[in-house]
Amino acid sequence: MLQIILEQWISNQVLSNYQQNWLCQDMLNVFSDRPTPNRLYDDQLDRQNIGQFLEQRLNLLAAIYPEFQACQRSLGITSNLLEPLWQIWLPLALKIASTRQKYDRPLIQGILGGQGTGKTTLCKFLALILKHLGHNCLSISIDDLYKTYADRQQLQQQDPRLIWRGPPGTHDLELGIALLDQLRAVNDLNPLSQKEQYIAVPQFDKTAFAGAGDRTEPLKINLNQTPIDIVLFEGWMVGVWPWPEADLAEVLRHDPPSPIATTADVQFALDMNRNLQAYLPLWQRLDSLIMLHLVDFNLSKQWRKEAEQKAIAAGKTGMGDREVEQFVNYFWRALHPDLFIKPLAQNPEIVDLVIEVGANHLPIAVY
Ligand SMILES: Nc1ncnc2c1ncn2[C@@H]1O[C@H](COP(=O)(O)OP(=O)(O)O)[C@@H](O)[C@H]1O
Ligand SMILES: O=C(O)[C@H](O)COP(=O)(O)O
Repeated sequence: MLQIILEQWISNQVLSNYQQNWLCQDMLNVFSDRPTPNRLYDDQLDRQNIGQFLEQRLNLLAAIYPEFQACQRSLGITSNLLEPLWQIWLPLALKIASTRQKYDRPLIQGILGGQGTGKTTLCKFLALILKHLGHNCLSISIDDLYKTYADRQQLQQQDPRLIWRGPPGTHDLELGIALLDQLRAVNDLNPLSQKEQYIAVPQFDKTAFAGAGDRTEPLKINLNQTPIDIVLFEGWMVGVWPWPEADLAEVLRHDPPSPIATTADVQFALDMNRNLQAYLPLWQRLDSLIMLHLVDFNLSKQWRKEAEQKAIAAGKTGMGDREVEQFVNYFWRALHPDLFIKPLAQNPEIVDLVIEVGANHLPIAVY
């Protein structure tokens, strides 16, 4: 039903009163079969003025849909995304825009999700909708903060276990903190200043050095032309907290999740947990954290493989399936999703909103 009504609306057909009422009911009942209410509407849905609320959202949908479809096509996603756009991404963008109003400076919105869970895609969709709502978004990834290739070569001398980028310790935290501080201070820039004001956003090319990756020229943004007011900061470990060491040691001694198998693996996990402590100042600069929660985190490995296959098919360099397997296992040995990510779905002190993602890549619940 929802699909039919929305299709009708975006092809410029008038909706009947029955259809409009149905949409209102649907908004009030989205995911009502779930034990938890849909938190996306909490602060937006004005039950007294639901007709007006519906009209605004329908107009927004119509305004963004052509661009959304183009974006979807450019990402090579062929499935019909009208329903999740209506039910999840539109209200999520509106929620972020409303959170932005609480600050007199750019909002730093963290987005946490395992490798391949759809963080980059989500940021593209959100930035597009937020642009229509009058916001200039900057999407950055924790991957952009990796240490340079040369610095990681040096790091490997100190700790030969850090064979690839990824685990805590392989990021340039000072660079990240300085970047977020600069972004948070954008509103303090002197509006009367005659001088053009720029921000340099670090960029990381994962294809450099045969896939090891290296930092490239930063992206220079002219803040006078593009005053950034929302930062989407995504990453596989964004906002992830370290365990108390003794507790982690206990779990790893008795019940280590695969692929943590050997004593050396346990030691690696303990050391990476310790390295994670240094990331807390970065997380303290997040204003809010959304989590993409894959109920079956093994899917993330499969999707990461598919993403690499897509890159190869598009003529870019990418990893083969076996390489992805080893690469993802390395990440899991460092910060295992079962231990470090999954529990955050139940931790409202750290995560503000959880979006459960199902096997077809699409959101299945929000809480
Ligand atoms: N909503 C979606 N529908 C279909 N495919 C998706 C969706 N979101 C992501 N994907 C696909 O999943 C893979 C990983 O997505 P991506 O956004 O790159 O994840 P991440 O940034 O978390 O690594 C890509 O191949 C992407 O096209
Ligand atoms: O390539 C990497 O450095 C990691 O896999 C993180 O990538 P993703 O979270 O974007 O998949």
